[in-house]
Amino acid sequence: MVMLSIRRSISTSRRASIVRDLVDAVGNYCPKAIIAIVTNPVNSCVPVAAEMLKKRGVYDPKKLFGITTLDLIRASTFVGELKGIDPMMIQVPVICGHSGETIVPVMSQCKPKIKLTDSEVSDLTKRIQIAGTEVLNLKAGAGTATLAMAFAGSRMVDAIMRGIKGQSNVIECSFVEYNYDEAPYFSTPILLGPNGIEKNLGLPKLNCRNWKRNY
Ligand SMILES: NC(=O)C1=CN([C@@H]2O[C@H](COP(=O)(O)OP(=O)(O)OC[C@H]3O[C@@H](n4cnc5c(N)ncnc54)[C@H](O)[C@@H]3O)[C@@H](O)[C@H]2O)C=CC1
Ligand SMILES: O=C([O-])CC(=O)C(=O)O
Repeated sequence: MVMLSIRRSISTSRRASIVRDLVDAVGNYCPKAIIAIVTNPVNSCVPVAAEMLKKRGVYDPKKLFGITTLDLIRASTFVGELKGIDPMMIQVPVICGHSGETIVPVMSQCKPKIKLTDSEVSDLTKRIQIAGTEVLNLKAGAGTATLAMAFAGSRMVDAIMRGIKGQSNVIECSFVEYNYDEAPYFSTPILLGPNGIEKNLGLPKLNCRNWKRNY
């Protein structure tokens, strides 16, 4: 398992090139590794990593993940805060990607079912989409949501490990190869297993609000 973490102040192209070189080394020395990428922009670093692994002939789409777990944690937390429910008891699928409007919480598929008005859905969605930037601004150059990301990373790694150990029904959303429409990589709910992705569970049921990009 390799988790890459590179300073945000480095330019995007420099970060992508560092990810490229690190993933190339992993492909060379540990070609069967499961790779989970935290480094932003996740939406671009995952495809870059895939291309490097393909070049080495060791790419396995079941073993490359972009970590979007923090979006799921934020969704549960904000819904929980609004409705006075323990966030640990709430699951909201968050699909698509990990930046701005590509972060798509599917509130209609929240478990348990929670009644939300249109304006609550709209406000929650915006809050989840800008949460990372909100933290960046508050920390004023001192980094990202480090502690929350540590929690998110450990949840995702724990889920992957439970899958490897053969535990059944381990599901997390993650940014992986999916080929939805014209997007070759997409975050969807994933069933994890001994080889990484056991099954991509595909898009959750979407409603008109999702399609209208209001979510
Ligand atoms: N996927 C997600 O939900 C999240 C992603 N992030 C991303 O995680 C990354 C790290 O963020 P922070 O921990 O706040 O940054 P940070 O600046 O606190 O830590 C970055 C670490 O990377 C190391 N590093 C720098 N250059 C390196 C290189 N060439 N090779 C190997 N390691 C190198 C540094 O020594 C440092 O320990 C950023 O890209 C950030 O955007 C952060 C929060 C959430
Ligand atoms: O933008 C960043 O580097 C931080 C980030 O991804 C988040 O907090 O979700």
